[in-house]
Amino acid sequence: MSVLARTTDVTRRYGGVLALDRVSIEIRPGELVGLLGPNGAGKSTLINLFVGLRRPTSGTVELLGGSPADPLVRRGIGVTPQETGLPEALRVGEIVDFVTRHYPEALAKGELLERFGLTGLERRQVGGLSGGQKRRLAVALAFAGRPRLVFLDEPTTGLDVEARRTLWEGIRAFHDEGGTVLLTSHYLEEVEALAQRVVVVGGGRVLADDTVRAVREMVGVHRISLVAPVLPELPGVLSAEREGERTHLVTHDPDRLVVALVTNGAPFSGLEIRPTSLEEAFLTLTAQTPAAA
Ligand SMILES: Nc1ncnc2c1ncn2[C@@H]1O[C@H](COP(=O)(O)OP(=O)(O)OP(=O)(O)O)[C@@H](O)[C@H]1O
Repeated sequence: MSVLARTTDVTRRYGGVLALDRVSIEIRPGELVGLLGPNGAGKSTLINLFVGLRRPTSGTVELLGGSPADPLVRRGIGVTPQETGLPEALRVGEIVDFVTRHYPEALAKGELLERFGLTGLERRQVGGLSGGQKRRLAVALAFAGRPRLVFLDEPTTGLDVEARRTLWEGIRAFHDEGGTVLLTSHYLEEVEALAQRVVVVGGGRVLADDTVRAVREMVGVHRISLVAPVLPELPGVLSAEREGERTHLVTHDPDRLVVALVTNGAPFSGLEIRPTSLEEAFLTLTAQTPAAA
């Protein structure tokens, strides 16, 4: 099968809210795809359509050659939603047993726990796990049945750096064996660490579908902030905004901009340069992207 999942011209509305607007994407075997976008972009809606939790208002969704509405088709996927609740009184091992018994060729319990840094916690009640351990368990369960395709909605939100890395290793191990993953994230560095392909969504539209490197160049903008009575003409300014006495400039090339500023000789003070958050980058870029209008 050359495509494991596909949306064709999918639109999804919630009442008056247009969450997805004519989205067409394909997930091919062996890919690890990052779905990246700011809050409210439509990432969870897209995942929910793929896994059969929601239906499109118009357009079609295909999953493993069938429909996401078919429970037999859904047996081939693994899913960790954005928010999960596991029974607090059950032990880790009991939960893993419960899930793995639904699948004919499940991963061995010890291997699953080891992959997600949960070795030694088998007898611990879920209520006694840390937030990070609970999240790792929730993500591990998506892999329990050796799925062909895994959907992870913000798998590492709220995890510290070490827990995040452990989780990345578990996801990578699955991918290295040929597994296919679609994961959503707000973090460019997370997508960069894991994925080869990134689909950027904003305002319910696909703004970019490309290699991680290409998208990094697209959204890798910096914010330069300074106090200057009069600003000269500067190169590469994507947007400029005044806030009190400060001016905020957004650019792909902060070095070139600062060199031009200094060369010009106009007075300025309080220079600050920082990478923009993805959210800011999206706001800047989507404002200039005709497709997002
Ligand atoms: N059940 C719902 N009822 C009404 N509006 C909804 C519902 N679910 C999502 N929306 C709206 O649809 C849009 C897309 O939401 P969605 O949760 O898919 O975005 P997201 O990219 O996953 O956001 P986040 O990063 O915050 O999780 C938002 O405007 C959201 O408010």
